[in-house]
Amino acid sequence: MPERHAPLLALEGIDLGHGDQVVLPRLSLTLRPGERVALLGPSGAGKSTLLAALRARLGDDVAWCPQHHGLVPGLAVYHNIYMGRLAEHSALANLWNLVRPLREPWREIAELCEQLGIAELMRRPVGRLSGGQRQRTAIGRALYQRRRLFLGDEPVASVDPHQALRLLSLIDAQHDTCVIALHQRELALSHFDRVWGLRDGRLVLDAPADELSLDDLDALYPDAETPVRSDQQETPATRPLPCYRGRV
Ligand SMILES: Nc1ncnc2c1ncn2[C@@H]1O[C@H](COP(=O)(O)OP(=O)(O)OP(=O)(O)O)[C@@H](O)[C@H]1O
Repeated sequence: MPERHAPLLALEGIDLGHGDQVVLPRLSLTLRPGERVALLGPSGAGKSTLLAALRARLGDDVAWCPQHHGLVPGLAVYHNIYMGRLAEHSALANLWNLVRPLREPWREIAELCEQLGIAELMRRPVGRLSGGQRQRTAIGRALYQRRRLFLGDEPVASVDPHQALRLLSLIDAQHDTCVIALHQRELALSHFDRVWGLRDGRLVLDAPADELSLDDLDALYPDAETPVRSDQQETPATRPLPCYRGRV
């Protein structure tokens, strides 16, 4: 990424957590405009905590796709996606839309659903969708917000690899910057510009994706490591955790 662009966000030694509980102490990182960042780390490493902090700081520029979707099971796919822009319409329009969908939002959301591969599900209650269909609905709601940045907490966790790529491409087409938590290491290297890796409350990886290997990403996950005996050669799975930083 060109260094000349002013960062969208720079954290310098900030404690992030929940209430009194610090999860990521003294965290420093920079997000630049135009960057696509993959956020990796084992369960409980603090990915959601970091995304929540980014969202709070970046405010209205952010399209947000949360981990547990936050969809309303009793409402149709159309209405759940419409909720992405609820605040832009009057209470009366929103009420009317519940009974009889408004023409323009219906057209826009139908187009979106077509791209997401859920066009035939627009009228179906979310409670009757598969996990992958729900995930696409949640992405649809975030896309419908039409923001500049996309923050996603495992938005492609429940879909197959082809669909994951397709969905990430849709996200890219509409947002110049994104930070997406995911567990698919190959995708992190092939699709993103930068990787942030969290482990043990630290950002231990902050490097361009094209400078990293799968072994580097494996080292983020405790299960990938086994103790090295003195008579053993060091292997990618046993070598010490890397700590790449794009800057000091
Ligand atoms: N609302 C909360 N209040 C207090 N502690 C929390 C809260 N949410 C998460 N935590 C704690 O913060 C730590 C990091 O959790 P977080 O959800 O950020 O991890 P994660 O990397 O997103 O995990 P996963 O991959 O399982 O979603 C965990 O120890 C978790 O128990």
